[in-house]
Amino acid sequence: MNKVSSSIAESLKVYASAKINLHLEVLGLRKDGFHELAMVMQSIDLVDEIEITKTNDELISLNSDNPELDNGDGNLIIKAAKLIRSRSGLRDLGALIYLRKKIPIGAGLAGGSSDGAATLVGLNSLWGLNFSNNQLEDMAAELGSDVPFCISGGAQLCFGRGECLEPLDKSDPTLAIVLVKDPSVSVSTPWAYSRYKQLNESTYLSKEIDFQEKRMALRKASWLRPLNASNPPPLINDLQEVVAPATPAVEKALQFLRSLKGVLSVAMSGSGPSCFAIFSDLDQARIALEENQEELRKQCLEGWCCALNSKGVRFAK
Ligand SMILES: C[C@](O)(CO)[C@H](O)COP(=O)(O)OP(=O)(O)OC[C@H]1O[C@@H](n2ccc(N)nc2=O)[C@H](O)[C@@H]1O
Ligand SMILES: Nc1ncnc2c1ncn2[C@@H]1O[C@H](COP(=O)(O)OP(=O)(O)OP(=O)(O)O)[C@@H](O)[C@H]1O
Repeated sequence: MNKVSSSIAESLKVYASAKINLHLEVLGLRKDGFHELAMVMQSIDLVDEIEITKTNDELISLNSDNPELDNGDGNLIIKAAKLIRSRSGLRDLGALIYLRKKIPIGAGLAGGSSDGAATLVGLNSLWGLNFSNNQLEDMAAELGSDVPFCISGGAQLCFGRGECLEPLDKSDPTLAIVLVKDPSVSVSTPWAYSRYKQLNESTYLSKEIDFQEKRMALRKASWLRPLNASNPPPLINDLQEVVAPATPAVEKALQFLRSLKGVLSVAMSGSGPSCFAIFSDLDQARIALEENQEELRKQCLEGWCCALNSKGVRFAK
């Protein structure tokens, strides 16, 4: 009998939610070279599935249903698994991981970040490590700026480089979105920030007191509490002003979404190229997308209708 199969003990399944940015304001540059941000992120019901089986043979391996993905050390799932194991000090721990990829890659939806977050949460439970949520969020911040949010998800204010979190109302919002993306296009996040810097550095804020003022203004925004259709999010994304003009697929997606019946507001998510439109509920979003399937195909766009999720990582029942 081989070593791996003899050591299998238990498994579990976790869901990793994609996110959209309901607000993304670039405030300035930080000493670590990252940008200081004021954001509102929101989890959506577009999820990757991650199945993890515990072993005790030191091997951490990943397979997935997406042949485009690197299953090795470049994958955030492997990075997350190795990070939490090294923090545990238990070198014998192993895991066989299988990813069913539903979140488009390089889309501004934090798919990789959310997979990393789900791996931390899943292995913390499966390996019985008992790290607290705060400890998991600290590890998550080492993996990437979006990863801490993805752990608890829902709707949160995100400051700093994205890792300073202030959760908003946990109740399920009735708002829903139509999300569209040209499947042949992705945008590099480092490129988006460096282009933004090139064009806007002269207007960057630099004093902590000015950052504080911007954070306070966002905390007080009337559209935040609660998220609702009568006062929908205005959807500001500073990166959109540099990504859209350089990316015809973004302009095309925004134009498609603006033409939908019943749409409340429209924006790009993160560094793009995914764009989304807000609707008052899932039925309205479904009808708008269904009525425009032909146009969607003509424009070579992929589309999804998604509810807003009040959680990030979830265990399968
Ligand atoms: C665009 C967003 O998705 C919005 O939520 C995030 O800001 C990006 O988060 P992420 O993909 O987790 O980004 P990271 O992997 O931490 O950083 C990728 C690169 O983006 C730039 N970056 C990222 C976050 C930030 N606050 N400032 C930056 O300038 C840096 O060049 C960095 O090297
Ligand atoms: N598990 C993963 N799933 C998807 N991409 C991954 C994963 N692990 C590493 N990556 C790499 O991360 C890069 C960005 O992928 P991802 O899908 O997370 O982009 P994104 O949605 O634009 O992220 P963000 O919104 O956080 O900037 C890709 O180049 C991809 O190869």
